[in-house]
Amino acid sequence: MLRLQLASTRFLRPRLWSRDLREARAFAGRSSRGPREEKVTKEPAVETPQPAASATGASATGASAPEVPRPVPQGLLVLPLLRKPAFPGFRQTLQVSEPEIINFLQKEKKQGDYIGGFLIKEPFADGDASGLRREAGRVSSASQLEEVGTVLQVLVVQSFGSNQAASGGQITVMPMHRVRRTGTLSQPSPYVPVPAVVVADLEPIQGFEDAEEATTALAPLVTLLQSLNNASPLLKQKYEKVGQYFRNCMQDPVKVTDLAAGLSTAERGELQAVLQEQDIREKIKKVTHLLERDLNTAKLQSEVKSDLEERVAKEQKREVLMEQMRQIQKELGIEKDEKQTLTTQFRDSLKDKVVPEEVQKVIETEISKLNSLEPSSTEFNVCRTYLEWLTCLPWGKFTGENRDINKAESMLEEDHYGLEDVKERILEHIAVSFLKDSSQGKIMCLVGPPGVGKTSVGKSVARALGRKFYRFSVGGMNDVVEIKGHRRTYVGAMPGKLIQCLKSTGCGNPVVLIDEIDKLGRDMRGDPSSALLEVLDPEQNSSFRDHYLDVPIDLSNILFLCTANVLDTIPGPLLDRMEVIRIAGYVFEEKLAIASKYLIPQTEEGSGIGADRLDLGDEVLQKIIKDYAREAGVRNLRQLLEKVSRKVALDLVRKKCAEEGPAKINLENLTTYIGQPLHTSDKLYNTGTPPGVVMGLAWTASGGATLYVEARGRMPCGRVQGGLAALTPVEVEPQVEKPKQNGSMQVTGQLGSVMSESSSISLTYARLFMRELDPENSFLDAANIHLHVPEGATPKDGPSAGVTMTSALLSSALEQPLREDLAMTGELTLMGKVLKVGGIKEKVIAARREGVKTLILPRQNEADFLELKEYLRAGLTAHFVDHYDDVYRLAFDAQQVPALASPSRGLPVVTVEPPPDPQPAPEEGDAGSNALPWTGGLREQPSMPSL
Ligand SMILES: Nc1ncnc2c1ncn2[C@@H]1O[C@H](COP(=O)(O)OP(=O)(O)OP(=O)(O)O)[C@@H](O)[C@H]1O
Repeated sequence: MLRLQLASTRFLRPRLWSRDLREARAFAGRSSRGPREEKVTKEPAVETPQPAASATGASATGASAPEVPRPVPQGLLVLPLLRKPAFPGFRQTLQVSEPEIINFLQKEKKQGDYIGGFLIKEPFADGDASGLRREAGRVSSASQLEEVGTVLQVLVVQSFGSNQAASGGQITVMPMHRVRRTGTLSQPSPYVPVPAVVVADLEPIQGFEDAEEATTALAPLVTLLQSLNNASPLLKQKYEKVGQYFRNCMQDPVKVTDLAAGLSTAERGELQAVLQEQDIREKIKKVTHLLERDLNTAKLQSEVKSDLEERVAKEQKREVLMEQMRQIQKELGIEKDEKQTLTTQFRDSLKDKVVPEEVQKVIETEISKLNSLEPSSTEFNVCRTYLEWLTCLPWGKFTGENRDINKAESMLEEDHYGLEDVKERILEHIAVSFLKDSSQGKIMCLVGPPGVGKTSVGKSVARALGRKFYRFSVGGMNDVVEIKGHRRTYVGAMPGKLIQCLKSTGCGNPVVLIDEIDKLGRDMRGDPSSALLEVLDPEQNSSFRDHYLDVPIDLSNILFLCTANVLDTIPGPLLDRMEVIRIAGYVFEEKLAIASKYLIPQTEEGSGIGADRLDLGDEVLQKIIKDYAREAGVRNLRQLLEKVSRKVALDLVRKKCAEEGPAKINLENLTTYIGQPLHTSDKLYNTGTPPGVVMGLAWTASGGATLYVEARGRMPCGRVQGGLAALTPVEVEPQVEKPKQNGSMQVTGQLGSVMSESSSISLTYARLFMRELDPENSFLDAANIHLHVPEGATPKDGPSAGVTMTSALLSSALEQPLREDLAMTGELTLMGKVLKVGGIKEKVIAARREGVKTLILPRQNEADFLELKEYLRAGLTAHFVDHYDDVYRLAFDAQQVPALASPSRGLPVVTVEPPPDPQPAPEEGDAGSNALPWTGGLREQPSMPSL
């Protein structure tokens, strides 16, 4: 029969701790001290029944040996453990940061005395202990301790000395056997800083029936322990330390589980669960699980370690070999060292360049610095990158400029239709460069709605001038380093966009297009617009300093072009330095020409169907422009034509009939290519507007638009005036008393502050005007008026609806509609003066699209109107007014409204009749049918439904 080691060590249990605390303090040291003769011993295995409560708190392999009663400890001073429970056999040195605990234990406990070691329950009373070095801590009550702990035999209590009293000390203990907390005797106090608890031995763990079963159950655990021992050097060390205690007891299930749990790096909670588990099979299961996890981690760690070692070794080997190779090459005179090679490279790249003196000095300083640095150092690489940037720039290198004005003109014509202003400005530039024999850069800003060719014209300008082209967008850019670069001190520092541009174009005079300058961002990282100021200012940009390079760089030969949709958001100082060229958007005829001459050939080529394969009749193109692509630019039109080309390409490939003639697209099959049209008219009233409603004209970032201003009011007596109510008979209640001036006005339609102010001016002016016109009509003074500008969801702003709103209020008060097919725009002052407004071209295009015949415009805008091409003015009579008196006379039917007593207070009206021999005017204009009225923002064009 296998003889099993029985743990029969008997300890003298700490004596009862049952007095009150003050007594207990005095008593504790003596009473809980165990007699010297009762030290930990291991008795040889015997077959005779042994005492049940062994040192491990367990019986033998399973033979349920009869219990020998022994003194049960009832009161024990407890050291609260922070990190993990104490497993018997693992001698430990516990760091205690509380000096009072150490002092107390030093006084009260001698070598060989016993204390309890119980794990503190989470959460900790004094913060999270997981990150701290200390192992034993403080509790405010014994209930914060786990139920099951270990009796610890005190070996040494050591304080760190009086001068280090604040940092506590350490206590070396030997865990002996498990006990259960059965009650509380004392709470910690300043005199006794650790709690005293009543403890009882744990029930003996019932083991296995026979030794064979025990061996089988323990086999996996023992194997795991061995593997772990081999896999982790750290564990091996630990194992060697405790090996003596566990020697000869590898068949004792409780001891083996104690050994395994004590070695494990598992969580404190999991270890506590093992400590208090009383079922031996469960205990083995839990420990096995923990060890498996530890083994996996250990394997992973050793894999990572060996991988790292391998890589380091490889790298070192490579370094050594490289060094050897360099030395050999040097010896043989085959190659110079790296520094010399780099220096030669840098000097070579500067050979045919004209480097300014200041820059040359910096380059020389950096080269000598590079030569004094170790090639493997970080500083060497920083210096090398800096020199690479400095030497790769095109110092004094320029591309020859095209001075042939006719060639440039034909090139510009080739690329874009119309855009006369831009083309003329570029030709002027060429002429000046030719006469001055220099190519001084200029800054032009192309402003217009999306898709009018601002970006593409930039490319074309570069082509016409024979210069390189570089484009970058500053839309949303809010970091100044994008323009000026990072300072060299930062890791991964880079120069800004302008230096990158010079490097990539390889010349000092490219055409640089700064796109979306109106959408420049700004935040705490700086204001890029101020950096752009330096770049774009002709006075400063000849010595531009990038943060990274920190040497003066001449940008004055660059031709800067900027693009923007609106001018309002461009910072003033920046706008000041630019020459603004407006592109208003295209009219119907222009779009027709652009589509047939440019877009169709381009899309045919782009889709690979080949030239002249699209047969779009005139009427089809007209329909596409009128009903599908009515925005100011031609981007939508281009996309539609691309859609048609793609479908034709698909047909060609499907039918494999590349030899067939052009694909015919007519009005009947157009919808199969591009779906149903999206656009409808902005017109709300087909025949004339009702009283109180006036058509105004608006400018938007996407082109011009017409929109209505509506005014209705309710007299205190209940009578409604204005709108359709005026066209239908209204039951008027008998007026009791003439109301006085207590009317009010409500304004809706998402109007901005300027437009709201404009509506107040209009009301004040209309009231005064009405008192002069018809003192009996008290509607504007007394009624509760509501002024609305549809579409309500679209924000609107600006002063140019002043005359429109005044006319709507008067129309409502007089209950008379305005003349048919009339639209107006103009800012109104309190004195009735009509002031100049912007965007006349866009507004005229929008008015024509809605079939307006008569326009009332501010007198100061006459020149803008006369500048328009004849085909734009065709069919339109424009009246230019200086005072609202004239607006009134022109807008209302004189037969229906009271006449003004006095002559007009403004300058005489100028009427511009339609051109005498107008070209057949297209029915529809084309700009901004669904544009945002009076807003500075952009609204996306609705996308076409996919077919
Ligand atoms: N006058 C024109 N002649 C020929 N093609 C044109 C003309 N105007 C615009 N296009 C074409 O329209 C397309 C859109 O132009 P582009 O991208 O330059 O517009 P954009 O004004 O820069 O718009 P955004 O403000 O949205 O950047 C381009 O393919 C361009 O070739």
